[in-house]
Amino acid sequence: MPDAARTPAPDAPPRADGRVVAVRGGIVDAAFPGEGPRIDDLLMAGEVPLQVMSFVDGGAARCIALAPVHGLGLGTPVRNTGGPVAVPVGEAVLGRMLDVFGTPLDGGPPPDAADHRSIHRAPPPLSDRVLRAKVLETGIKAIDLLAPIERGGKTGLFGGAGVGKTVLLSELIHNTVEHHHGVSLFCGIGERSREAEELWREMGEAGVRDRMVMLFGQMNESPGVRFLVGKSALTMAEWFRDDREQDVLLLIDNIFRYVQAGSEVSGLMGRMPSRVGYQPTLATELATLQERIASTRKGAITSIQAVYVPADDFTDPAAAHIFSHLSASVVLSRKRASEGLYPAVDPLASSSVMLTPNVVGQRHYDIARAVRRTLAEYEDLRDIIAMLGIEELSAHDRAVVARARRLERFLTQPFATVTAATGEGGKLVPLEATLAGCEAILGQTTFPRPESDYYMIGALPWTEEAA
Ligand SMILES: Nc1ncnc2c1ncn2[C@@H]1O[C@H](COP(=O)(O)OP(=O)(O)OP(=O)(O)O)[C@@H](O)[C@H]1O
Repeated sequence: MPDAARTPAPDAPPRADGRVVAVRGGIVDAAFPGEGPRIDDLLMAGEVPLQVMSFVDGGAARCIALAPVHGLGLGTPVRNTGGPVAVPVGEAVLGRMLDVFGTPLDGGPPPDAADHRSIHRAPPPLSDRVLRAKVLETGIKAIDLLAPIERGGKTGLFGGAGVGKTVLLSELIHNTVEHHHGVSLFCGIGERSREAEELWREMGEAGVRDRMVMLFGQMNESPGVRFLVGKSALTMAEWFRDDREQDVLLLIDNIFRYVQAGSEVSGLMGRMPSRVGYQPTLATELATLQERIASTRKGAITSIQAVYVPADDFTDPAAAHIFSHLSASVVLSRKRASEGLYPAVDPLASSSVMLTPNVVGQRHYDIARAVRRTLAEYEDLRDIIAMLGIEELSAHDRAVVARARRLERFLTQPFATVTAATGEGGKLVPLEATLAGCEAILGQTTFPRPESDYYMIGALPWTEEAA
C-alpha cells in the first residue's frame, strides 16, 4: 500500500472504539468490535500512544506502548487514528530538537510543517541508487588514513563501553557539519539524555543549529520509542533527499540500541529468542532501517553510526550484522584507550571500501599499507620483547619497533570536543599532512627525536631527516 494512503487524513472519520483487554509491561492488547486496526496503525489508549505489532488469537491487536502505561487498565477505551505514526517533514523541523513523534523537546512550539509522513517507508529501489566513490575528509588522521569515510555511504564507529565512541562522533560532527553543504540530522537512540543536552548546546554555540535536526529517544524512554525513533529520523532525512534534492549527513548514537530495543519489544511480545538471546527478526529489522539509508540520484545520505559492542565481543550477532551494512568500519580498541592513545582507533581492525588505489590514489594506498604492515610487525614482535627484551632484536626489527611506536603516537590527536578535559585545543589535520607525516616516519632509519614528541600533535611540525 502506498505511504500516502497510510497517512491519516486530519478529517478521517473516527473508527469504531476498542477496549484494552490486557496490559503486560509495555505491551497492550486491544479488542475492537467491528473492523479492527491494521499492522503499524497508531492507536490511542487514553493518552498513551500504541503501535499495532501483531494480532493474537481471537483477533485482538497486540500493541507496543510508546509511553509509560501508567493509568491503563482493562476496559480503557482505545481509539484508532486510522494511520501509522507520522512525523512532520520539511524545512520547519530544521533547528529543532524533537522526539519520535516530532514533538518539540526544546521548549518551542510544534514545528509548523505543511506535511506529515508515515515513518514506515520502503527503501528506494535498487535502480535509483548511485555509488559515488568519494571520500569525506574528516581532519582526523587515523580515520582519513586507514578507514576513509565514504560520501553517501555508511560508516560505523565500533567499540565497547567507554572507549570513546561518543567523543569521536562528537568530533566528527564538529569537523564535518560546518563544512557540509546540506542538512545534518542527529538521531540519539537509547543513550544518556545529558549527552543529548550537551550536544544541543554545542551545536548552538557552533552556530550550525539552523541546518540541523536533532531527534531523541533516549535510555529513559520505552523500548517502543527507542525502536521507532530511527525511522522517524530517516523519514525526515528522506524528505530533504527526495523533495529538496539535498545531501544529508545522518549521525546515529547508538545503532546498537535500536537492535536492543527490538530485542526488548520481541521479548515483551513473547517471541522465542534466537542466538545469544537476540530477537529472531534481528537481520530483517536492521535491514529495514539500514536499507533506507541510501544515496539516490537526487541526493546522498552519508551516515555515521556509533555501534556499542557488548562485552568487547566483535562476534556478537548485533555487531556482526551491523558491520555487514557498512562501507567503512572504525574499530576502537580498549587496549589503545588504556594506553592513552586517543582516538583509540585500531589500525589493523579498521577498514574501508574506499581504501583502494582507484579511489584514494596510489600514494595514499601505499602509505596506508606500509603503516599497517609496520604496526602488524610490531604486534608480532611484542611477545618477543616482553619475554627477551628489546635488546635481543635484530637492528632491522628494532627500527621497525621505533617506527611503529612513532606512527602509533603520530596517529593520536587532540580533539576540540575534549578540550576542557585535556587542556589542549583540537587540531584538524588535512589529509596531505597526515600522508606526509606518515611517509616521513616510515622513511626514518635513525630516530633522533623521542617518541613523546609525536604524541598528541597535529601535523609534523618539523621536517624529518630521512638519513
Ligand atoms: N579522543 C579522546 N581524547 C581524550 N579522551 C578521550 C577521547 N575519547 C575518549 N576519551 C575519554 O574516554 C571517556 C569515554 O568516552 P565516550 O563517552 O566517548 O565513550 P563511549 O564509547 O561513548 O562510552 P559509552 O559506551 O559508555 O557511551 C571520555 O569521557 C574521555 O575521558
